[in-house]
Amino acid sequence: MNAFRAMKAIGINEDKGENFTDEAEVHDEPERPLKRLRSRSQEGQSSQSMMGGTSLRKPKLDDEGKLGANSLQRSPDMMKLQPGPSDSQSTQVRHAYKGKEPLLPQVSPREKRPIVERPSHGVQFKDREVDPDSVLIPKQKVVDSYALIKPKDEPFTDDLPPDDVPRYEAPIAVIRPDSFSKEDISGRSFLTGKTDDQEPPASHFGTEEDRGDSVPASSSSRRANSELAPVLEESPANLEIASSSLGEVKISLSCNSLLGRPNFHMPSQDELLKSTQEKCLRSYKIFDPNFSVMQMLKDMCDCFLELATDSSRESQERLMNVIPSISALKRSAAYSALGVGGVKGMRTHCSANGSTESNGGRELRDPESCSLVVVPQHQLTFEELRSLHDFNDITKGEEVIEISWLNEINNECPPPFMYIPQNVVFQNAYLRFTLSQINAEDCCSTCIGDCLSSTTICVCACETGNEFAYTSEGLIREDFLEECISMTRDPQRQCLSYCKACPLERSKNDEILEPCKGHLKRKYIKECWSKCACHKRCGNRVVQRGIRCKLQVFFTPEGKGWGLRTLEKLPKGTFVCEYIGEILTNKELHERNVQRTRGTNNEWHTYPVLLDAYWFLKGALKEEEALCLDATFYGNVARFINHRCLDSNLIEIPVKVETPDQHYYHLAFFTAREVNALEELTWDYGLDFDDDDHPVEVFKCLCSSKFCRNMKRPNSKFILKLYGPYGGQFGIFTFFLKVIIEFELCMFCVCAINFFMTVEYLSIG
Ligand SMILES: C[S@@+](CC[C@H](N)C(=O)[O-])C[C@H]1O[C@@H](n2cnc3c(N)ncnc32)[C@H](O)[C@@H]1O
Repeated sequence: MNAFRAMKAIGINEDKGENFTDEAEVHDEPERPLKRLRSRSQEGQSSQSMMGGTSLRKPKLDDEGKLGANSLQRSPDMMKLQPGPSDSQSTQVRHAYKGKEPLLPQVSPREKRPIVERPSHGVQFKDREVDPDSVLIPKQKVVDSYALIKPKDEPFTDDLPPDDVPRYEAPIAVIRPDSFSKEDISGRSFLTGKTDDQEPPASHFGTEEDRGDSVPASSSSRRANSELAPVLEESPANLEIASSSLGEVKISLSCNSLLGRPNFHMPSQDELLKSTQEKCLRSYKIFDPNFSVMQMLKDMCDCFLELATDSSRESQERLMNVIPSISALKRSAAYSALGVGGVKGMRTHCSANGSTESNGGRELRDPESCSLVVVPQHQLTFEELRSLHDFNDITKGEEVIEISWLNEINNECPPPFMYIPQNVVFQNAYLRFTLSQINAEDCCSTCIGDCLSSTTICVCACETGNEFAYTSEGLIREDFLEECISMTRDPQRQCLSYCKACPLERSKNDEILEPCKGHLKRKYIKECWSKCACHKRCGNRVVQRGIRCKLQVFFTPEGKGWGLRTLEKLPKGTFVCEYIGEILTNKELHERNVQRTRGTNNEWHTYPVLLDAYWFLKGALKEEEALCLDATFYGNVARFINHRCLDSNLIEIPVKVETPDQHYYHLAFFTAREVNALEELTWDYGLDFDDDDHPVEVFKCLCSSKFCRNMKRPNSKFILKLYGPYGGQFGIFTFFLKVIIEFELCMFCVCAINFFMTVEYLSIG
């Protein structure tokens, strides 16, 4: 039975699945997971477990709807194991009653009995002979074993059991692994099987068809009904769930592989909890909707086994990492760039027999093994875990608002990257935000409150023509916005600047330094900042306050991969988000590009942006001053904004905030027109789709704009060659040239056809 069905069966609301997202927050900050783990553990200690709690009237779920915390904290009790052959027979078995007639007719309450007859090192759970019609049933206040009860045909009475014997509410069902029903079919139902003392046939999880989600058929299932958790040496764990009509649930785990381990020792409950929780954090993307509680419980058995046998070092080798998004990770260039595998770096392990088999990254499922899974070559680090995404908030709490992600098209997850809300220097970029660097005369040190409502012109407005770029509603002023749009899109208004020794050309390290191909000049906004005396909520502080719109990362249906959309209507001139990434020097970017093209995995999804608008201002920019932003590994939601040729609904505008130096600025996206709720947000990357020299492989544009520059025409190459430098650098200009020339070619053809038709007509006439 898979976890989902099992959860349904034990009365867990499916919706609870979303609560797993809370787990993702654990990864937010280094301290949080620890706090969370501790508090969980404490929680667990004070709460009742399903296994041993005093009441089983409701399924014992924690606040988050998870079985994990509570069930985990009781599991050591549940498996009160004592090492040594003699101790193996000491496990208690108690039985629940309902009224005079015991539900477990052949077993007296609180009677201690051996679990299994075999005098081995492990611990085995076994019961006495029972009625063949019995079913497994959990008991209250019973910590050590299963019980067997008669099925429902005998009416329950209202008689109370002895005080110290827990009452059990009308238990009716035992949830078994799916495969168990197969056994039923084959006539070996545990409900009807005979009790015997023979060793059960070897069987283990690996024989299950769906090991990932389903609970493996335990050998106990296949054996006589009196064996509640028979032990098999190759089976590391058995899991069974029993429930009653009232939703009472008991989950029982048995770690069978303890058998034959001479170095077995009893781990403490804390050890077990910590180890299990750590394993979960390492192995699961817990916020994933497919998160399997069953798998988590089975992992707990593994942890127990490892702790009990001091095999933690060995277990590092054998550790299973089942990551729901592993396929997405494998496909990701960012993942391989992080050095955690990629297609090449995956290997498989057989945790049943310790043998390791490399398959180059394919997932294997060996029917003979209890756990064969794909694992990265090393454990996911905390940083890597951070790259997995919470679907309620891809920002992991880094932004003021939450930004969800949604895929209604397929089961892909967003590619892994580290969400950062502010640009971060990668290595060599020169960037110092110091107060002393900022001239006092460039700041409104005498302003009070909101600069926008001041009667005098604030010094911070000087750079934008003595008028603030923002309106009191927080939008960009219409005329300012229109000018920015036309300077970016209109070939007539586009203005190029040329630097003396272009950093782009220099970074190529070619023998001959090519001349600068020109950079688009842009208008910029200057916001008030720390040296300004105005209020933090001053109207001239918009971009620095971060994302305020309701946005969503979604999987586009047109084949563009992930995209960003707004969940609310946005007026024209609204600040949407900043393009955030690593701040690289051009040289660093060039080196990355070389790696990208050389890399085996050439899926590079983001396009770095140059902060080149003011390069022309400095005579010769130092290498560490020619900067760009790369959001491939570190970035914000802007990395999901797809391209649209020319008429995109976003426009990027440079914004100066904390530095007076022109070589660094923020690149902020504002709406270029009113945008409706659920509309995809797009911007024009300025790509030239015909430029074969582009460092990052250009995609086939699916923007569906009527101005799309990626409509392949036979003569486009020719036109590009004709208009060389423009074609290479200025896509928009090239586009218009192409349109004009093609229009002329068309007109020429039409005229020619007309001419020949007329000649023919005249000759006929
Ligand atoms: C900055 S990323 C945008 C997010 C990306 N779609 C993703 O799934 O992560 C740029 C990549 O998105 C895809 N893309 C963006 N705009 C596109 C368009 N108009 N047509 C086709 N693919 C596009 C391309 O694969 C491109 O390499």
